[in-house]
Amino acid sequence: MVDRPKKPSALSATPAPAPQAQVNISHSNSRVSAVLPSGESVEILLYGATITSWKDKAGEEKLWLSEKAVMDGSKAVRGGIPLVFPVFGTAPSHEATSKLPQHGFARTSTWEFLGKSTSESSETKDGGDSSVKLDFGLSSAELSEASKKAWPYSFGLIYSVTLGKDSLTTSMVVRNEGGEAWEFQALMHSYLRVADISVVSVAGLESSTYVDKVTNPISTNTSPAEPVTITGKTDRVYTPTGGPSTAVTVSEGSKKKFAITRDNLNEVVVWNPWVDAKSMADFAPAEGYRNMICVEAGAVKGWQKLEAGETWEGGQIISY
Ligand SMILES: O=P(O)(O)OC[C@H]1O[C@H](O)[C@H](O)[C@@H](O)[C@@H]1O
Repeated sequence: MVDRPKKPSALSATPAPAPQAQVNISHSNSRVSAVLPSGESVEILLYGATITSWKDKAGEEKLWLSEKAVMDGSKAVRGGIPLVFPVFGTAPSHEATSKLPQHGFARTSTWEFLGKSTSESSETKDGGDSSVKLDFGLSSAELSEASKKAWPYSFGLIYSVTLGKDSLTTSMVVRNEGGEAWEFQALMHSYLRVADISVVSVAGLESSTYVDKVTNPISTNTSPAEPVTITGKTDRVYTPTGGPSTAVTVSEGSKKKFAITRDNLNEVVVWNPWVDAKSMADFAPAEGYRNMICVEAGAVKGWQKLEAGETWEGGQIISY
């Protein structure tokens, strides 16, 4: 047998494609979920573009969601991260917005999934994704007749949810698509999951002005120099002295659980219903108030005004 001088060498193995983020859209078109190659995940209901789950790579849930949250699109979701727009609470004395229900219509409208993107700068060493951005849209044309009637302005909203390795970024772009100016408020109503509210403290709100919605009448105060602790029903709108770039951190005992940094969102609402949760039909278990704290980044003091064609943007990064 003649030995071939030039044996063909084995074909070098084709490199396996770098792991990509998996984005799934449910069959009923009602929710979108994304999982990073490293295991972190997020789930968003198109109803309200409500984030209903955010898990770290070990599968540990970061958000609190009521066991009785209504998920069929007939009521705002109790838990996760609902969006508040164009009014925070109700505004009976703000003529243009006075007919809207509590927290507006963004959380009770069905949004459109606009698609995903990943940025090259966020690639891992092996070329896989270390973050994925999911975009959702809502415009005046898609509103229910009742909402259109209550707030007859032309707008376009883009809400982006970026899942990273140890963070979740939510940002909103608001555009005035009409020919007249209008005003709005916006807020990201994050329900953060904690193990035991009695040892939770929130730093970054020290020596700041806050509106206390629990006192009767509502009062304006200055917070002490210590972090905020929760020992009863709490509903406060803080304007942190350090401005939006100062992080607000949530700790349990000595362990830092979350850090929230804000962009263009000057206020931070801290809410825990405490035992009042027992009288809320969609709040379960009744003792669940011990396992959650709402730390809500928003632009809710006064109004943001957009002239025809103008755009506003605001957002938050929650990291752990
Ligand atoms: O029951 P909801 O309409 O979802 O509102 C829940 C809470 O949202 C915010 O945190 C407000 O500051 C509270 O006053 C309100 O109770």
